[in-house]
Amino acid sequence: MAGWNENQLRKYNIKLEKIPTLQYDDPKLDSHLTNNYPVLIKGSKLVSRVLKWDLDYLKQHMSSVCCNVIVSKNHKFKYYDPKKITPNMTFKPISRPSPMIFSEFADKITNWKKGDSRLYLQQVLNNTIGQHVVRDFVMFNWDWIMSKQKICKWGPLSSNLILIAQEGNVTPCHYDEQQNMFASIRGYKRFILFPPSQFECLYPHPVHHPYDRQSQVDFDNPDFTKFPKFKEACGYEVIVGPEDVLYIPMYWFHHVESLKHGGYTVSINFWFKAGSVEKIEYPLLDYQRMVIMRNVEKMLAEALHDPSEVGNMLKTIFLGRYSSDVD
Ligand SMILES: O=C(O)CCC(=O)C(=O)O
Ligand SMILES: [Fe+2]
Repeated sequence: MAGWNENQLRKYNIKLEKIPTLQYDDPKLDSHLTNNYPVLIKGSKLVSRVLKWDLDYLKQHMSSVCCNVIVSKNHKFKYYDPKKITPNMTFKPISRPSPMIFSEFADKITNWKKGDSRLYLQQVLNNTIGQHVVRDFVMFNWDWIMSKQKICKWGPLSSNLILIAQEGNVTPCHYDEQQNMFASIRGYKRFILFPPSQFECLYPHPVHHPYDRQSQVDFDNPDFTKFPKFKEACGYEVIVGPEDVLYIPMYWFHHVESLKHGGYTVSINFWFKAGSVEKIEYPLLDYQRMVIMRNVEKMLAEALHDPSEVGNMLKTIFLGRYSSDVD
């Protein structure tokens, strides 16, 4: 029986299909992974030996470790890059980092009451997290995941992020530039994914904006005047529970929510660098188009010495020359 029900899902007006589920030893799995198609993987045992990672256990072993905790005035935790905030910008994020030791985080979410700011711990697993947890880290099913890395010709593992969310927390829609094997340890998370081909429906912020890679569309209250094509967005949905692993292909947009009334969630991701492309083949893949767009934006900002001029120059290139009113 599923450990969740439909009432725990947030309501959005988006067309949704299901992401397929495969057993870890299904012969079809490798073709999903190598073709950049998302898939929910069962039975891999990737994190089976760390299912004991709950708040009590982690508090016992990471109590005084300083952690990256994000605090939000609402349920959304929209990541921003502080290096992209410029002095002439009025940028007021509603969620922001508030580093604290693990025991403080654990106490705050245990004693949380309605009206309080919400918290979300997102900590890179490195050698600051304490010996005990590092020893657990060695017990992941590395043989399995590294065999997938090899088959798919991904680059090296770049990092693992441990994520501890309060029930109802949302990571708004964004994409990452890396391959992601996302493993759930405790609780249920709902993922809504969109392929790179839906770039135009999701309106990511400009590359030089602090919210680079994040959709501008607020799923709770979409502004269809500003973002009309969002009406055409069609997502792929899956619920990820303990011991499940979701493959999130690089450049796929994803929205993530810890189910309402489901208690806190503990999960861990495995980010791999993109593999090197041996031979470019045409037509290009949709994610390769996204890479080109990013590079054009970066190149213009660098040449102009001012990111705020990029939009006007793109308009000058486009309007009346490439726009639809020109033969
Ligand atoms: O689980 C979440 O809230 C966000 C995870 C995510 O965006 C990622 O692993 O890339
Ligand atoms: Fe992500």
